[in-house]
Parts: sequence; C-alpha cells; structure tokens
Amino acid sequence: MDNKSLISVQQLNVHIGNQHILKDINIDIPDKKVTSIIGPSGCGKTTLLKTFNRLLDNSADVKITGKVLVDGENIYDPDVEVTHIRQKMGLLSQRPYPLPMSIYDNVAYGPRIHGIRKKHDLDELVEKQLKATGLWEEVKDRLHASATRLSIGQQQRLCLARGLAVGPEIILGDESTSALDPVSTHIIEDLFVQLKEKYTIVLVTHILRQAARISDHIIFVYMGKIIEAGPTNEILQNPKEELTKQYVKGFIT
Ligand SMILES: Nc1ncnc2c1ncn2[C@@H]1O[C@H](COP(=O)(O)OP(=O)(O)OP(=O)(O)O)[C@@H](O)[C@H]1O
Repeated sequence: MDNKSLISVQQLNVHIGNQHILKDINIDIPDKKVTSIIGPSGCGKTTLLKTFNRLLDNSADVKITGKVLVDGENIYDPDVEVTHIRQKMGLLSQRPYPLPMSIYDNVAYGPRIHGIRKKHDLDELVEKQLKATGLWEEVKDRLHASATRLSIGQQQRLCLARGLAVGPEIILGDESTSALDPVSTHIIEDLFVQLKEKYTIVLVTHILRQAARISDHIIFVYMGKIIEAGPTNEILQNPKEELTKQYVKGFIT
C-alpha cells in the first residue's frame, strides 16, 4: 500500500468462548482515507472494528492475540491506558445515542470532562463541531433544547459532533446509516468524504453501493478471514479472489 498507514493489524486472532471469530488478520488501514469493511452477515466485520478501540476485551470469554498498532503503539500492550486509546477514536454506532441533555451539552460533554470550562472556549468548540457536521444552521437557535427532539438523522450528526469534540484521529462507523432515511444517509456519507481530510475513517457496511460511493479502500472479510483488501475500484471491479468475485456479484449474502 502506497499510503501511510495509521492502523496496522498484525497476526490478530479473536476467540469468543470456543469460537474462533477472527483468524490471522494482517491489514494496514491508510491514514486520511475512508476504508470500508465489507462481507456477509456474521463474518466478523463488527468484531474487527471493535478491536480497534478495545471495545471487545472487557468480557471474560474474549481472548485476543496479536497486535493492533495505532500511530505505532500496540493498543493491546498491557501498559496502554484504554481511555488514551479511546480518545483517539470516535465511534458512530448503528443508531444514534444522544445523551439525555441539550444539543449544546452533548457536544460540550467530552471537552468538559477533559477540563475545558470557560464558556467562550466551549461556545467556540460547540459551534465548530456543529458546523463540521452540517448541523449549525439547523440548530443554532435551539442549542439548549433537548437533543432527543432532533430527527434521527440530526441525532446521528450530533453524535458525530460529540465524538469530534474530543479531538480524535480516527472515526469508526458501524453501519452508521442503517437506521437513517435516504436523505440523512446521503448527508452522513458526504460528511465522511469531507472529514477524511482531517481524519482516518473506517466503516463497517453491508451495502456495497455505499462502499463504492464513499470508500478509497475496501477490506473483504469472509468467515473471520480477510480474503482480499485494496483500492475500491480493484476490489469491486477487478477482484483477484474467487470469493470476492462471488460476493461482489451478489452470490454470497
Ligand atoms: N459477544 C459475543 N458472544 C458470542 N459470539 C459473538 C459475540 N460477538 C460476536 N459474536 C459472533 O462472532 C461472529 C461475528 O460477529 P460480527 O458481529 O462481528 O459479524 P458481522 O460481520 O458484523 O455481522 P453483521 O453484518 O450481521 O452485523 C458471529 O458468529 C457472532 O455470533
């Protein structure tokens, strides 16, 4: 891969109970690009995404071996603090989960925890992140209204703004448009494409057309293994592996 990689996964294996979920994963995720993880249901896409911010290893029956290097640091090193890792990543889930507080307080929540207290600084930060997610014009006159009054699409953009407010390097999205209508889906997709200027974006999607629209790179996972990875055009239009060909043609669902 000619791009600099920000995340490098080396010899990663994940067992949950007696199931071998991810098998010998080796992959580099390029910096400041959109990478989509695709594959049929249950193949391990979400599990792979969760290994990037250590969301899996708080359960006793999960065993993880191998390395995930972020900025060259192995996040599974016993000396690494999980909060330090998570600060580098914003996670956007399938459904938006705004905190039960105002629009303003949702975005200010993380910065406040990190010690930013001055109203002027918080005001600036909230405005910046609401602009970055295209919400500012829609909410600037009701910043202190409850976030739960927003539409689902707006709530998802608010959750993205909340994540961006703590200054991550990486945005992880797990089927983050699956609960949204087509217009909101389009807005979020456009945002991902804009945000890759500043962030490295890794998305799980089962929608091939979405992967084609917005990703620079694609990783195809099947039964816990990476079958093929590379630039979007290569994977979707000229795959090398037979399994990838079948998946792209819709023969494997
Ligand atoms: N906490 C868990 N306990 C037991 N099994 C799990 C757990 N998490 C995931 N698995 C299993 O790991 C496999 C991969 O799941 P994962 O959610 O990563 O797949 P996926 O490709 O994201 O699927 P989908 O597209 O349906 O969301 C599945 O067989 C799932 O049942």
